[in-house]
Amino acid sequence: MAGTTLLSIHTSFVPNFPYSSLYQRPHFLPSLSRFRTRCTSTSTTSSGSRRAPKVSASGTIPWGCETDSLENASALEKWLTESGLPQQKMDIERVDVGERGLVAVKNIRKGERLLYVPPSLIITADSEWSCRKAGDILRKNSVPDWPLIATYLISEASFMESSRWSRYISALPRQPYSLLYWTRSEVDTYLVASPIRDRAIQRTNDVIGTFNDMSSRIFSKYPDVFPEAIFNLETFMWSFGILFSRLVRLPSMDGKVALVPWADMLNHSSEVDTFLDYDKASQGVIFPTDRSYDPGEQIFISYGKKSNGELLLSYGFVPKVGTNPNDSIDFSLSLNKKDECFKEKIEVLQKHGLSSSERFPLQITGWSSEMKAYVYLIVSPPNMRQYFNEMASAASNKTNTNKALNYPELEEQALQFILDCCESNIPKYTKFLERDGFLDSIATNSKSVSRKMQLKQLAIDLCTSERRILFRAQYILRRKLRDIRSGELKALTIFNGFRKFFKK
Ligand SMILES: C[S@@+](CC[C@H](N)C(=O)[O-])C[C@H]1O[C@@H](n2cnc3c(N)ncnc32)[C@H](O)[C@@H]1O
Repeated sequence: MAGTTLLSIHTSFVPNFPYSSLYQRPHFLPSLSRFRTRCTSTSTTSSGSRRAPKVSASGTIPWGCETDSLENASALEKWLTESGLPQQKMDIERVDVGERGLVAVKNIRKGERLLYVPPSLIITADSEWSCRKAGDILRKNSVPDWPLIATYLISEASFMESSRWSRYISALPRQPYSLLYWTRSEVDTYLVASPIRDRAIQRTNDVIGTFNDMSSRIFSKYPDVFPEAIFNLETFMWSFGILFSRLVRLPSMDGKVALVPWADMLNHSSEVDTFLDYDKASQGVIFPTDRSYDPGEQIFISYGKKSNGELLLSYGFVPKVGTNPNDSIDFSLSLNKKDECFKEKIEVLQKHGLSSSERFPLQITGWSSEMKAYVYLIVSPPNMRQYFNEMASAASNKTNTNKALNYPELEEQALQFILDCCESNIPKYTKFLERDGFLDSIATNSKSVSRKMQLKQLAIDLCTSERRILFRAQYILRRKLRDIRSGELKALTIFNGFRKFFKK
């Protein structure tokens, strides 16, 4: 959520993910129901630590609340204040953007620091467990922070009122808005045109893989501590959905990842440039405002410089088309298998950690020098082989110079290649956006219609913004190519003029 916070978590999430998925299963379909698990007695061991909750026939773990209800949010606010959160200039309210959000109750100056959430009120991998044994087992097994905090959240939720986090957990969304909550068929139907589809599938597989791994290595070995009725794929999905949409990395706390109650009620705006961080001087999580606010105005932070697709993936929303200056689309590029230098090119790419097929972000403002270097390599003829290494190195961003590569002799071909790729992608979007009536064929009841309407709208917003980037790139490329070609034509005309002149 906060700068270099969720952004860095999410972008680095999959590569760093310790249990990368070997499980190419169909998507898990959350039932969206409450989990009828029973967690009544919490007994105390001789060491004073509480045992795992006993499963009995009574009690229903609420797993958060509906986000349009403010009741639990107000109870959270009251508990935080009683637990040491200083007086705030913001209040939780129902808002137009993001359902619930923090709204100024007093004038707030630009540059003012807000929040001051003390470390005792944040959840990290070091937090104390209601069931100490569960925490000890996970740490003994060196479970990394993400799955550890996911399990912690489930464990604390199962303790209900006897967990110190019960007010916080009760105010969390029962169904976090992330693509983890889309079924495989929804992902396939609505994201058919977008490269986000593959990332959504990959992410869900990673979470399933992590759960399977935790389950076979740990949960199944300690069924008393991690009963299946509570620690299962469904609760894991909920918990990971919460982490994807709320966990922050705090650079000044050695990059620790944390859930920060209260701060995680702030919604995102691509137009603000302020992030959460730990402030060593005041010993609290704060953010400095980058503008002034009048009472009644919603206060936003930045969840990082993310594209609309990345925001949909983790947070389940898409900003209005044209409002996100960081918007980009994952642009797929591949070497041509018929290229006579195919093998040589693959070798240099591999040397620099790249492969014959790569994705680069294409932004509304253009493309990166890495992408351009990769394209140069793709279009290079054999007589440019002495530059292959330089190109692959620049494509991998490992070159020490900041200078973008420039090969005038390849420029036209490189631009034409990018243009061809744009033009081959655009029809997929157009087909999706212009296909009407497909909603009627899959909606069966009014509840599913409204869910389908919501998902379809998100997909339409995403595809419209991604196609807009492609249209813009197409326009720029066509203009550049026209300039190159008219320049060449002019040079040729002058050259022919000279030739005729000297022939006389
Ligand atoms: C960190 S929480 C913010 C608090 C949240 N609104 C709540 O009521 O719990 C992130 C979630 O807020 C919502 N959200 C944040 N910024 C938004 C925005 N600009 N537009 C729509 N929804 C937003 C999304 O549902 C996202 O998953």
